[in-house]
Amino acid sequence: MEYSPLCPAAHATPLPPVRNKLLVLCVMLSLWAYTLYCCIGYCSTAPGLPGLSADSRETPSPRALSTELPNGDSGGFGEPDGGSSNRVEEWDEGRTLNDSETKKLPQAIIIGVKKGGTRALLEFLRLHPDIRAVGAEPHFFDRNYEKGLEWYRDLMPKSLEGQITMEKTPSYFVTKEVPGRIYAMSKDTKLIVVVRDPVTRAISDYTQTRSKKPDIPSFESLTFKNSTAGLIDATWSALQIGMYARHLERWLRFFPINQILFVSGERLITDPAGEMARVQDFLGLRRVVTDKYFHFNPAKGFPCLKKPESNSKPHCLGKTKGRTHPNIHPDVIQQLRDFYKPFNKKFYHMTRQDFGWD
Ligand SMILES: Nc1ncnc2c1ncn2[C@@H]1O[C@H](COP(=O)(O)OS(=O)(=O)O)[C@@H](OP(=O)(O)O)[C@H]1O
Repeated sequence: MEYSPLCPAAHATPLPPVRNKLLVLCVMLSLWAYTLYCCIGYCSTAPGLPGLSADSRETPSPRALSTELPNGDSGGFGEPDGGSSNRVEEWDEGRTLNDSETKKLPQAIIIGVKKGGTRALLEFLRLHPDIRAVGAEPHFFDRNYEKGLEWYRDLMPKSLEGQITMEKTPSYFVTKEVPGRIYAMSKDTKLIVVVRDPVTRAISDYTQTRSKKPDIPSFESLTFKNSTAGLIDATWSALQIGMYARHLERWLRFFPINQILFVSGERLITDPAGEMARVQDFLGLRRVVTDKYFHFNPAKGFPCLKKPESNSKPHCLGKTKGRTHPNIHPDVIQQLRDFYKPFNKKFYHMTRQDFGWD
């Protein structure tokens, strides 16, 4: 028997009855201490508490670590900002990992536009078994490029051969360096842009900024350089983003138009299954995400997600999606419509799609 620091008498032989009892007590005490140690999670070899699997003790991946997402964006349905739904999924990932799963650079990216409906599209796509997508916005090609492709790859979830890795960062569409950088990663990257009426998009953008900085000037005053002359301030980012044709020109220097899919932000709300059919076709996927997955919530005014053939409550996007917009003076709206008309016309021509904004 080895010397035990807890039980100094344990090595002595032969043992008188009192020492015997002391020894038994020491052994029991040690066993009890060890069990407690294991139960609180420090023991790696013994089983933990019933119901707490070894997987659930794995270190979460970078995605799970980000709870506050850029842009005040939501990381998942039903949670205000990067809520627990993401983290639950991380644990699921832990359970299903196997040797044939590896982290891959994205083969498809949702590149824009801000406030177009990019979160909804990504969440809809994540229902597809052949899509693995990072929930948070990596902002690799605009803000984190110097961190390198291995940093970027490491953000991605593990995927099986044949599954498509995806991410969404809406600011890519309007950042001039991004097309060349994505091309340098892979000229075959499939690109998806969710576009929305640029006037409504600008108001949505303004509404988001105002939700964080309530003291900003009115939408009307930010719209004009000179309101009496009716001179629109095209340098205001909320307005600049909506000049889609200009931004698209930069992408077309690197990618053919048929490598870019333009999703209508409006139809993503009124006919999510129809837009999802187009997206799945574009990505070469089976049409798995169909109308069975959508339930229109009249109170929210948006489609929410449901499990087909299930009575469970549909999950809607968090409250940062579908904010109430301020009322903007109709004259200002009209002036913005006139401002965007030539840009929209050109955009319809370039994409061979009429989005019906005019
Ligand atoms: N299903 C569903 N549920 C909720 N919201 C939906 C949905 N589909 C599209 N939208 C519209 O998405 C708008 C937000 O766009 P983004 O997700 O691209 O915003 S962000 O750029 O990531 O901040 C958001 O804009 P606002 O209505 O202005 O908040 C919505 O109109």
